[in-house]
Amino acid sequence: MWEFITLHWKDGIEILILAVLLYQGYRFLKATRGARILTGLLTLMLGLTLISQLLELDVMNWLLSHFSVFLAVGLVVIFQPELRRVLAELGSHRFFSLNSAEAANVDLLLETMVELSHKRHGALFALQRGIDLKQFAESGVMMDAKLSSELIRTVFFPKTALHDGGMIVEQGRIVAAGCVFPVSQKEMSDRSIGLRHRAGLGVSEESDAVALIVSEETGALSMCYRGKLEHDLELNKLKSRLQQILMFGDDEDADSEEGAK
Ligand SMILES: Nc1ncnc2c1ncn2[C@@H]1O[C@H](COP(=O)(O)OP(=O)(O)OP(=O)(O)O)[C@@H](O)[C@H]1O
Repeated sequence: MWEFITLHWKDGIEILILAVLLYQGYRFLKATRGARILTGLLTLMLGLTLISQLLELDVMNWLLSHFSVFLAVGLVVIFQPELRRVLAELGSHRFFSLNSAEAANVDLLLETMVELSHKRHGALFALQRGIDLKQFAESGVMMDAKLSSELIRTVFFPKTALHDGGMIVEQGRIVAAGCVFPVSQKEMSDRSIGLRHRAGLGVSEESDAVALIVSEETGALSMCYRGKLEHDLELNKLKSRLQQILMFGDDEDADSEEGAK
């Protein structure tokens, strides 16, 4: 037994590292739009490899072994938004607690969302983190204003010039409002989820931003992060999820749109 351990402890470490990497990769990718492409590609590659090995198809074998290089490059291209997000998160990892200014901004935002919800005024926010949302800010009106409840409520007041679209918030400043975010193409079982929620989901798929949504129709408060919609959250749950994400990046496996209340 001891001999076995001394001979194979390195293999054990290797297996452990690979298992952790594969599991983290799976967790990271399963919610992204590229996951299906990856599953399709891997199934195709495995199927072809199996057939060509069984039937000893030399040309096919050769092609497959060389194709893996192109596959690797292809994967980098397919997962470019996700990779960008991971790298940005690695660069901006913060620990332990929000500072008092950040905590005050979160409170202000959530209190304002509750007020909007009571009035059934729809709203969409993207909280910018590591990745610059400039491209989306430019689709709206640049504001560069201090975050305040009054200003938010004015912007999202129905029929005003800026109420359509999303607001980008960064470190206590309103960067821009009336912004067009990318609309997620993700399949959702809940047909009542419309464009505002899809736009929140979209911006969270393409960046590390946290999107917050107030539903005009129901007043429900929702959050999107890393391409997952947590729909109709209670205020306390929303607050703790938001703090968790802003502090640690992530976290627990969030429930998907199907479930979260
Ligand atoms: N690409 C987009 N980027 C930002 N905001 C958008 C985008 N598309 C739609 N919206 C906003 O969503 C509003 C329409 O929301 P819609 O009713 O379709 O969505 P919903 O998810 O059902 O939300 P609600 O529950 O508030 O009705 C638009 O008036 C606009 O303000």
